[in-house]
Amino acid sequence: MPQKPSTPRDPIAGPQHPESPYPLRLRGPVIKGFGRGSKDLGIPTANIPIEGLDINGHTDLESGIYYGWASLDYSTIEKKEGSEQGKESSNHAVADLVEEDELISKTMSGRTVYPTVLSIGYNPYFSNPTRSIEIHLLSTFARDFYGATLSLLILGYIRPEYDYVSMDALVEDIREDIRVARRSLDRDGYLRVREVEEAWLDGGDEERREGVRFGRDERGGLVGGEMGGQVDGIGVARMMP
Ligand SMILES: Cc1cc2nc3c(=O)[nH]c(=O)nc-3n(C[C@H](O)[C@H](O)[C@H](O)COP(=O)(O)O)c2cc1C
Ligand SMILES: Nc1ncnc2c1ncn2[C@@H]1O[C@H](COP(=O)(O)OP(=O)(O)O)[C@@H](O)[C@H]1O
Repeated sequence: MPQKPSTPRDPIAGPQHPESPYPLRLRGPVIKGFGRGSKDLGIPTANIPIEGLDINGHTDLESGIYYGWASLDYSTIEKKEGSEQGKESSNHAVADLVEEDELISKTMSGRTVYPTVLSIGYNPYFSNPTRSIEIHLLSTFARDFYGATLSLLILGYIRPEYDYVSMDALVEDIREDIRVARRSLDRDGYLRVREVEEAWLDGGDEERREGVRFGRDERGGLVGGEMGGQVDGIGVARMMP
């Protein structure tokens, strides 16, 4: 597994507009990971089952760090008695990077859409035995949201996964991933996809996807439209709780 190169990192990732195979979509219930994110790193990451990841029939999306948008449906959280409901959560290693600005938006039905950075792979620093998807929402949450349904839109690739000489070095790189994701999403092409994909981020849009195709408008922006059953290079990932 490669170590992090010593060359400076690019401040922004991906082209001006998402290109095929993006956007990739994955939806699933927030499940328990290995319990290291908040405790060891100070960077909580929501895990959802990775099995539904499907890019035009292939499941082998390259391991690495990606950025996109995500939303949460809290209605699927199992109600429990007393104090078990939603333990306090800490994002102390990245709290200073949280900005409650226009990158956090609401859908028509009032659901919050978060800028998001995620890791897909084996977390080489921890040598995980299984492949997982670790999703960090760029916001502060008072409590855990295990059982919520997370709808994810993956829009671009940032870098490969690396091994690190120390946990501090891993945290510092994730902090830079957060900055890169924010800059990368804060571009017209990526803000536009958030609008085009609003139905998906609102928890719906399972069936209509088969008929949606993306094209470019006159300014080169990504737009969606009904195209009579063509999928045309769009990755569709389905994972329902
Ligand atoms: C943006 C981001 C980048 C990451 N990059 C790496 C990496 O390069 N190498 C690595 O071993 N783990 C990486 N991780 C994964 C963390 O190690 C992982 O979130 C941590 O092990 C917590 O896992 P847990 O939530 O399953 O307990 C990254 C996580 C995020 C959110
Ligand atoms: N900003 C955030 N992004 C992702 N998850 C968060 C965030 N803030 C709180 N959480 C909660 O923290 C949980 C992850 O905590 P973590 O310590 O990484 O444990 P594990 O991944 O092992 O479940 C998520 O499932 C979610 O409920």
